[in-house]
Amino acid sequence: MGHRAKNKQPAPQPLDVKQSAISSKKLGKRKAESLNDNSNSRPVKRPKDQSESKQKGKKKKKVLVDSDAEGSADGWEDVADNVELKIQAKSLFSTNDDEELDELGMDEFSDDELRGPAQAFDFGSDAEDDEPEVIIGKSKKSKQSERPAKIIPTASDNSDSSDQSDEEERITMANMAARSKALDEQAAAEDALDVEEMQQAAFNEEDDDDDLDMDEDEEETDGEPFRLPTREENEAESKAGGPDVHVVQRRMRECVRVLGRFKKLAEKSRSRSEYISQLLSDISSYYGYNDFLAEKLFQLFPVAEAIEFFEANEVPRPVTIRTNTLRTRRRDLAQALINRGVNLEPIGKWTNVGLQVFESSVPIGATPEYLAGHYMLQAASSFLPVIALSPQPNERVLDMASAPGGKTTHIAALLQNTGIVFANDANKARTKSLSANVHRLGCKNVVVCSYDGREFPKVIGGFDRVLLDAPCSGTGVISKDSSVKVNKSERDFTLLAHLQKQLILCAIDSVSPDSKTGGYVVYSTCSVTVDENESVVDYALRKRPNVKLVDTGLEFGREGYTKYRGKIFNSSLSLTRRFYPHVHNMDGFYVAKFKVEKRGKISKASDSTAEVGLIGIEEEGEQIAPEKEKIAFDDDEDRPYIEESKRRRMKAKGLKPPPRTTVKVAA
Ligand SMILES: C[S@@+](CC[C@H](N)C(=O)[O-])C[C@H]1O[C@@H](n2cnc3c(N)ncnc32)[C@H](O)[C@@H]1O
Repeated sequence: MGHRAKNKQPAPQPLDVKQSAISSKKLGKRKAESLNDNSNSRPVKRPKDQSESKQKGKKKKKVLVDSDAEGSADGWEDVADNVELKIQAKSLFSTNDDEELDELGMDEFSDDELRGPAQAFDFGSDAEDDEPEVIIGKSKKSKQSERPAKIIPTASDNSDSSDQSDEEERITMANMAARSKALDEQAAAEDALDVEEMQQAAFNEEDDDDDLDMDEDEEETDGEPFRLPTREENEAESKAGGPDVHVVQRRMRECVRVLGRFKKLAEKSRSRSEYISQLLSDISSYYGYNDFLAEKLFQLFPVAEAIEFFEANEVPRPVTIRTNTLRTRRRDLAQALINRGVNLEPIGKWTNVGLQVFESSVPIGATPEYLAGHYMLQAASSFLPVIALSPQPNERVLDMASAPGGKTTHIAALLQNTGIVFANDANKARTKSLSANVHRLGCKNVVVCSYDGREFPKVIGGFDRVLLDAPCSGTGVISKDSSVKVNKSERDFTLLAHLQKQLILCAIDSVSPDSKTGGYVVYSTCSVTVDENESVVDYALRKRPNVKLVDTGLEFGREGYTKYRGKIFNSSLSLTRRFYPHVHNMDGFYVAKFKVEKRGKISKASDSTAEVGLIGIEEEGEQIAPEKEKIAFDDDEDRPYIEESKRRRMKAKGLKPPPRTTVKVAA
C-alpha cells in the first residue's frame, strides 16, 4: 500500500495548474493536517477536455456497485475505501471448474512460433460471480470536487439504429428539466461557495511550503529552494523508515517542476535521470506501485501528465449503466429509475443507451428493472469496442473472450436478437455468469461456449465480425482493482502479450473475408500499456497481410502510438484509439478495428520479422524466460534496440551509459 492510500490523504494538488481558474500557485498549497483526513473531501481533479461537459453541479451522492455485470475489466467489484459502504455479498456461483487448456496448433499462416502450450490465463476477477450489489455512499456536503465528473461527451454514436435519437432531449427537457433546474441553482450557489472557499484556503496557506508551482512565468517557489537528495541521504531516509509523506509530496511536485524546465531549474551537478529516478521512487512509494509498473506507466506520458494519470487511478470512475434495448427504451428506463429515487443522466451524445448514475436511494444492482434485464451495470469504456464492432442484423458474430457478457449482451441487442453470437470464454466458471446475464437480458441469439480462443477457427469460423476483448493486465482499471499496482511483473506482460498475439491471429482467421456485410475484427483491452496494444496490433498487421486497420468510428479517444521508445509501428496504428482515466474520466482502454480482406499470396517479409511470439521474448529484445523453443531472432536488426534499452535502464538508475556502438534507434 502506498503512502497515499495509507494516509487516506487527499490527492496532491493538480500539477497542471493551467487548468485551474484560480491562481495555480495558491491552489497548489495544502494543509499538512489534511493528509490524515478521512473525510473524503479531497479535491478530485476534473478530467481534461471537459469544458463542454462541465458538471451541471447537481447534488450527487456516490453510488458504488458490486455486480455480476462485468469482470475486472468492466465490473464494479472493487469498492473504494473512501465511501461509506454496506456490502452484502452473496455468491451465485461458487464452483471453480477451470479447465486445463490444451495445446493447439492450427494456423495456416505459419505462425507456429506462437504455438506454445496454452495457458489458462484468467485475468478477470471472480467478483462478477457475486450477486449484484449496490453500495450507496451517504451524501455529504455536495462539494463540486466530490461529485463524480461527467464522462466526456462527444459527437453522437451512430452505431445503432433505434427510435431513440431524440431520447436525450426528452429525458433532460421533459422528464428532468424541473429537477435539473432546481439542482442547477443549488449547485451554482455551491460552486460559488466552493470557489470562495478555495480562494480563502489559498490565501490562508500562502506561506505553506507545500507549494506546487508549474506556472511558466513563475521562477521561484516559496520557502527553501528544492535540492535533490543525494544517494546517501536517500539511504539514510529509507533506514529511518522511509520518507515522510509531506516530503514525498513536495519532492514529487518539485521534480515535476524541474523536469518541466530542466535547463533553468535543475541543480547544475545533477542529471535529468537523477531527477526521474527520484520521482519514480517517490511515485512508487506514494501511490503504492511496484517499481517496474510505476516506470512502465510513467513512460507513457509527459512527466506532469503521468502524475495526473496516477492521481486518476486513485479516484473511482462514474457509475454507468447500459440500457438493454431488447427489453426497454432508455427514456422509459430513466423514468422508472428516477421514480425509484435514482439521480441519473444520459452519459453523453456518443452513446444512446448509456446512463450515468449520480446517486441512488435504492441498490442499482437489485432494482426490479435490473432483475428484469432492463439494463446492464457496465463501465462506459466497455461500450466502446462494441460501438466500434458495429454488428449488423443477421450477422454471425464471435465474442472470443466474453465472460461475464457485458459486451456479448450489447452485441446481441445491436443485432436485435437476429443472427447469432458465439459467446466464448476459456474459463468455464466464468461462463456461468455469462449465461446468467444472457438469460437476464433476454438475448435469444447467443450460444455460450468454452474453448481456448486459440482453438478458433478450428472449432468454428466464417464469422462476419469478431470481438477480441483480450485478457490483459488491467492497467486501465487500477481504480477498481488496485492489486494490479503490485502484482504485475515484467514476466506477466511478456506472457500476456504472447497470449494476445496468439489470440488476435485466431480472431482474424475466424472472420470470413467473403462476408457481405462485415469482415471485421475489433481488438480491445482494458490496459494502457503499449506491449498489450499497439505491439499486438502491429504484430497482427505484419503476420496477416490480408488485414488492414480501419477507423474505429469512435469520435474521441487519443490516437494509438505509431512509435514508442525505439519501436516503430505501422503508421495506420494512428487509427486505433486510447482512452485514459485522467483525460476521459473512463477506465483506461484501447480499441483497434481491422478489416479482413481475401487472403492473397503472403509476402515473405511479413513472416520474417524480428519480433516473434515465443514465450521468452520481450519487446526490446531481452530474453526473459527462454522456456520452450529456440527463438528466431534477428540479431542485427535488434542490436540497436537492445543497446538502447540497456542505455535507458542505466540512465534511469543514474548510471552513465557507455558510448553507442550501433546506430541510434528512432525515439
Ligand atoms: C477482459 S475479460 C472479458 C470481458 C468481457 N468481454 C465482457 O465484456 O464482459 C477477458 C476474458 O478472457 C478470458 N480468457 C483468458 N484467456 C483466454 C483464452 N485463451 N481464450 C479465451 N478466453 C480467455 C478470461 O476468462 C476473461 O473472462
